[in-house]
Amino acid sequence: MGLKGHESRSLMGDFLQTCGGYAVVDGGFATELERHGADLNDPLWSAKCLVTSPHLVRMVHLDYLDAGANIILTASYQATIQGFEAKGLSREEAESLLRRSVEIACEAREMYYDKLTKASWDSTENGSVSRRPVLVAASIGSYGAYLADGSEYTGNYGEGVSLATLKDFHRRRLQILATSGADLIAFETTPNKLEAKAYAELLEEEDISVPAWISFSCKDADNVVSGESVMECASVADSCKQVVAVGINCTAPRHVHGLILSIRKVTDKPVVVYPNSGETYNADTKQWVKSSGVVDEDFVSYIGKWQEAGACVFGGCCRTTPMTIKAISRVLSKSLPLYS
Ligand code: MET
Ligand SMILES: [Zn+2]
Repeated sequence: MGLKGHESRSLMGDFLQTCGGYAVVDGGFATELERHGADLNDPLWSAKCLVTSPHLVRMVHLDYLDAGANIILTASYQATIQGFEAKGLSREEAESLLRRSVEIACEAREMYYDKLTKASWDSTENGSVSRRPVLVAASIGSYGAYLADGSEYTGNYGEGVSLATLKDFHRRRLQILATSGADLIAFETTPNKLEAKAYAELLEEEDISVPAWISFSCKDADNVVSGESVMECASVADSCKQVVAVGINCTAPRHVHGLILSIRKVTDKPVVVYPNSGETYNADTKQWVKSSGVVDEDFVSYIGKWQEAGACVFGGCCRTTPMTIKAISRVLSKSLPLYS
């Protein structure tokens, strides 16, 4: 039996209230693994580390928790059954790696809590510590992420890809991640309306009881990367009762303010924003390059403005680091909550 709309909505509302009206999501995950020396030049991208270096995955989660994140996203963004099978893994192995991505994030959360308890024993000698709530969000990247051709930044899947194709592609992974112990499902870098529709229909058809957010990759202040209106896309997310927040990720910081205002026109659900560094991904060279002619300064100074515009969950995406998250946490801890 799935959650009723008001139950899942209040889960997010309660969480935000406990956190003081806002929450901090982590920063770039794959790019942080790379900064630690992982070679992700592979169709599995960050999911490769689930096989080769789970300790590194756990360490990056911990770094983000230490930096102040209270929502951490699992390494399953580009982990797909189809992708693992293409590497010669069995279906069972592929499914167990998906579950493992959530377990590793939960282990990091436990380690983080243990560290806090120990630190409090050391300093107060009574060991009592108020646990900052931390949610583990199971990441689901778009179909374009699986294709590993950069199409999560164009939204162009071609004529042959229908709503049914996308639902078939996503169904099993969603079922597994929804029963893996994650608190939340994060559909990330959604590049077009069709894929948002596929998620909304799957959540309902499969009666998924874990709440979800859908966040979009956008090309300017009004449109997702496919060129479709962000308001139309956010409306699809708004109309699904299991969707508890709507957002923007892996998008240049300069578009974020306008995007928040547009999204707020069509939904009262919490708005999540975690932009990238403002660089552009080149799918041929698999490199992040500076966008010509624009300056995207460090976006932390805009967090207050984004909060005023109506967003309440903030973090970073590709090429942001634990330093970014530390700075975001610091700015927010000085601000007054708008969402309660
Ligand atoms: N959570 C994912 C990551 O940081 C999002 C990637 S967007 C291309 O690796
Ligand atoms: Zn990103």
